[in-house]
Amino acid sequence: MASELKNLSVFSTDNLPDVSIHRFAIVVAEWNSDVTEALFNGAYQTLLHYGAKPDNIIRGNVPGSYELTLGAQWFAQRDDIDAVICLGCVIQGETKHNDYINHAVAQGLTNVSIKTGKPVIFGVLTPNDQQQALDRAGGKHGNKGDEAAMTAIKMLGLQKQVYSFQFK
Ligand SMILES: Nc1c(NC[C@H](O)[C@H](O)[C@H](O)CO)[nH]c(=O)[nH]c1=O
Ligand SMILES: CC(=O)[C@@H](O)COP(=O)(O)O
Repeated sequence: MASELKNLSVFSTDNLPDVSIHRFAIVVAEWNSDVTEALFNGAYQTLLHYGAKPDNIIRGNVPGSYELTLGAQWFAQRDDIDAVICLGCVIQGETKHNDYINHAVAQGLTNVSIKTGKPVIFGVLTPNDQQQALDRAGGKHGNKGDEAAMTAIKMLGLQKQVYSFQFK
């Protein structure tokens, strides 16, 4: 469903886990920082709103979205990090460079999540232009950072459900 039809900051909040016990890393790409800072603020405030403790949230910056994968891995392989939220904005340029970045990061973050067994959230905007980015970083389509934070929370809830489930 396109963002035109689903606001990124509107989501169900039923049956959320106790967020206060979890520790989060937020990795932020510096490219298009006007957008990524808005994504970070959305993610950070969403985590706090649903119960995360400020001392349980660590932020790390990377130069560009391509580096989100390694930054995510460094955090995700730590025993004291429960989930990693990755934030970036890759705006289509004149060449195919954005395609290579986007595919590398999407696959890379998936690999990190599978390898570590931890939620590693793809909070990367891949807009055609600056306005589409702004629309999804607190604009008319909501904030991708909000969505990314809530995704991390829900995946931690599923993880708890899966590992506490016992057949009768
Ligand atoms: N053009 C964008 C980039 N480019 C930089 C790459 O992400 C990477 O840092 C570089 O290729 C060196 O490895 N990054 C973004 O996050 N957004 C862009 O629009
Ligand atoms: C993907 C980007 O916006 C940046 O790497 C510049 O891209 P391009 O050289 O294709 O304009």
